[in-house]
Amino acid sequence: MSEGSSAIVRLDGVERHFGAVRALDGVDLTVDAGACVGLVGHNGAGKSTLMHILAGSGRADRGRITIAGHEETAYSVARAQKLGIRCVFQELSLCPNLTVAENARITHASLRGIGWRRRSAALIRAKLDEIFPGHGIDPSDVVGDLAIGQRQMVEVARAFTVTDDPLHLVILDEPTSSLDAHTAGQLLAFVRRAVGQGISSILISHMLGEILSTCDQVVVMRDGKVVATDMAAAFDRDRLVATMGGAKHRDKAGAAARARGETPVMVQARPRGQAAGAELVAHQGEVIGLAGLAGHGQTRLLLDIYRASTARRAGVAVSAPVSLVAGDRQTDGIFPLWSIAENIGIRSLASLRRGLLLSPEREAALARAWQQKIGIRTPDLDNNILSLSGGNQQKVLFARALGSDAGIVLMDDPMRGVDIGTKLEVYDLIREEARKGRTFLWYTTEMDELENCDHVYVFRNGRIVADLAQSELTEEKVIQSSFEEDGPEAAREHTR
Ligand SMILES: Nc1ncnc2c1ncn2[C@@H]1O[C@H](COP(=O)(O)OP(=O)(O)OP(=O)(O)O)[C@@H](O)[C@H]1O
Repeated sequence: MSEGSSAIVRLDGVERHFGAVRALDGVDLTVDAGACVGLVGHNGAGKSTLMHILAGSGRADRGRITIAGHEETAYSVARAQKLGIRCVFQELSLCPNLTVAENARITHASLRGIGWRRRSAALIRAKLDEIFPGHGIDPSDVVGDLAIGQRQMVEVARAFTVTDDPLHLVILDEPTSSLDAHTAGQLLAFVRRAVGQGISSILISHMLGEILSTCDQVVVMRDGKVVATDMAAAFDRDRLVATMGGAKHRDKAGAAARARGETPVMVQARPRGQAAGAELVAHQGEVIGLAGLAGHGQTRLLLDIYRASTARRAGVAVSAPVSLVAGDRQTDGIFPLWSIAENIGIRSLASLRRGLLLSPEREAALARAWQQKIGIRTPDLDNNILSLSGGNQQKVLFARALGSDAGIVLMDDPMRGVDIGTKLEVYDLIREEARKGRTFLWYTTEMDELENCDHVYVFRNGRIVADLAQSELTEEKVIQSSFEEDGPEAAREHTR
């Protein structure tokens, strides 16, 4: 990257340690005005830590930060905001008990005095309309009532909203991980438009396709260091994966096509509001995909099935213990005060017991086994769960579900934030466990992941609208049924 006067940001020799973990080990990074820089690396490579430092919300132990040619010595979030640097982090920062308009005001202090609420509402609505046409969000909606994808849209719109402070650089840390393909496309197209107007972006993503198609330059991190910086055009997927040091590129596993109905039915579930007829059926040993636009009733049906395992529920029948891998790990998944090992073991208490008490040795052994199996990066499994990077926290949720004795595993778009190498390993693991007789119900917003499924149900407006065997599955069919008839209106009726 050039080091000329057009650099908005320069980081030199940035270091950051967390106890024994060297999260950043002398990182240099330059972002030019009007450049879109893709930042990739395995889970725990140091990407979020670096971005926290750039956004002023994390401090560097060593190194220099230069913004628009001036070295910053007392850098902070407020200073970053003044200098036009914004960030959308993985851990969404909206206040759940405030409305969308009230949240917009938090980062735009100039929205004050009489009528601030109206002005704030107008600003955020205009930005949402510009980035995500047909978003279905009202500025008076309470954020806690919104689906995770909608919260992500508000967070993005707020970051791009301009009031008194300038806007030069927006850091987007896995912004599409909770968006469906349609909404993700809207966001990436907007990022390109913003870049065209001179606003720089740093895009962090594990979806390498979107990095290659959206960014001008790509920076690859590995183990706290930048290991490659080049024009996006100089990379392809295989070179990126190899540079990240992840798993070698493998052909997609793909589920072996086989006839349904050879094994017992483990789950039968009719979505609420679905007329008689269509229902989801899962046979033992099947991997069943739930597809469609985000927030169209997939999560709700998974939660209904989860609850039906302990209490009777009309229209839902399950015939084995159930575990759930939550997609929204912040609110539904992790126990934030507990250690990594405790978070893994909580679904396996019966097998971890010795007499009446829990055995710490058995708990530690279970956690160690899973640490090795899916590569949870930590020096100590007794550390607090929040010490893990986002993707590694998600791996813990997998370990919890797969390490339990549940015959039915429900997965609520669980691969968000998981790096490509681990994803491929987890896909293999799911297929292997399915062969052993476990049944998986897998809601995913990633088309590629549906190829691991034996059978796919497409959802729209809370109902099943298509029922596809693996042999008839195509992206076109999924998209068509996601939008059919009610067109863009479908995207507005989020039913979660
Ligand atoms: N608050 C913290 N306490 C202890 N260790 C931390 C803390 N924050 C980050 N780390 C460690 O620093 C390293 C880098 O984490 P970071 O979140 O920057 O990775 P990342 O590249 O963003 O990963 P991911 O793709 O999973 O989001 C990891 O080993 C992580 O466990």
